[in-house]
Amino acid sequence: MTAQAITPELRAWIQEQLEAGCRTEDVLQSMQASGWERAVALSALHSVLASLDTAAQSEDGLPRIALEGAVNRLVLPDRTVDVLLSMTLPRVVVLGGFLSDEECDGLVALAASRLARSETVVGDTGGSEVNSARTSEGMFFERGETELCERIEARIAALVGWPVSHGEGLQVLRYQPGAQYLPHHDYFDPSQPGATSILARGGQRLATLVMYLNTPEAGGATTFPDVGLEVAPIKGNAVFFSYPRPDAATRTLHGGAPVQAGEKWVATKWLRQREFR
Ligand SMILES: O=C(O)CCC(=O)C(=O)O
Ligand SMILES: [Fe+2]
Repeated sequence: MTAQAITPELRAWIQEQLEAGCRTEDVLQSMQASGWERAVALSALHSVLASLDTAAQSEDGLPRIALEGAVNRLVLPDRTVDVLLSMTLPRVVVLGGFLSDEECDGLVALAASRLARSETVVGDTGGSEVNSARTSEGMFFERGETELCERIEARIAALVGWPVSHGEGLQVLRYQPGAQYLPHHDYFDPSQPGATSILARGGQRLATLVMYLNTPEAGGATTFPDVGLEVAPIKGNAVFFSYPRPDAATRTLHGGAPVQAGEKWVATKWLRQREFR
């Protein structure tokens, strides 16, 4: 019997199945059922998975933090920031001292009187509604709404090399004890009917920066369950993550763990493909 070769058609078919959300075991089984030898099927699967991983790590054309030269501190035009952690898949960078204490307090003071129960996007319509997966309260600033917003937005643009115009307005969230945000992706699911109207305002989200405005007494980490990473919410620090495609292979599933004592305040900046309006 001659050895079977991995054909481009087989690779394309595997990629399609995986992108449609089929589990690897099921893909392997269907390949075997249609006559592929197990070893060939496995090696084809592995090679497609590896190329999907490479694609998921790509930072081409994305907001990105330039860490070349193994820098430990990033010198931005108006502030020097510590690099505390960096990871490739998911692409995550944790920063120390991104905001000053005064900037954190200033955002909290401006946002406090404008909080309302947080809503999440409804896939069918593109509207939003209250959802038990998200028990925080929140508000959005307009882009450039105050001098403080403007200063922070300019710092973020310098950090990630992405224009201020492509960012959504800052969102501030407050979590009280017990409040949490269950794991989710920040990109919009393009297959949902409501996606069209959301994507019309600047395209996909490509990256997120969550800034911690206080340090809760206990709990409230930002978790990345795909890789078992937990980022402690420390006042002034921030976590950045990016996702080249609206695809779980980016491993950017993340959530806000329940706050156990005290409150948790964060500001989130989402970066879009194009100008956001
Ligand atoms: O509160 C957190 O740690 C995460 C917030 C978040 O995921 C979001 O605002 O999309
Ligand atoms: Fe999120």
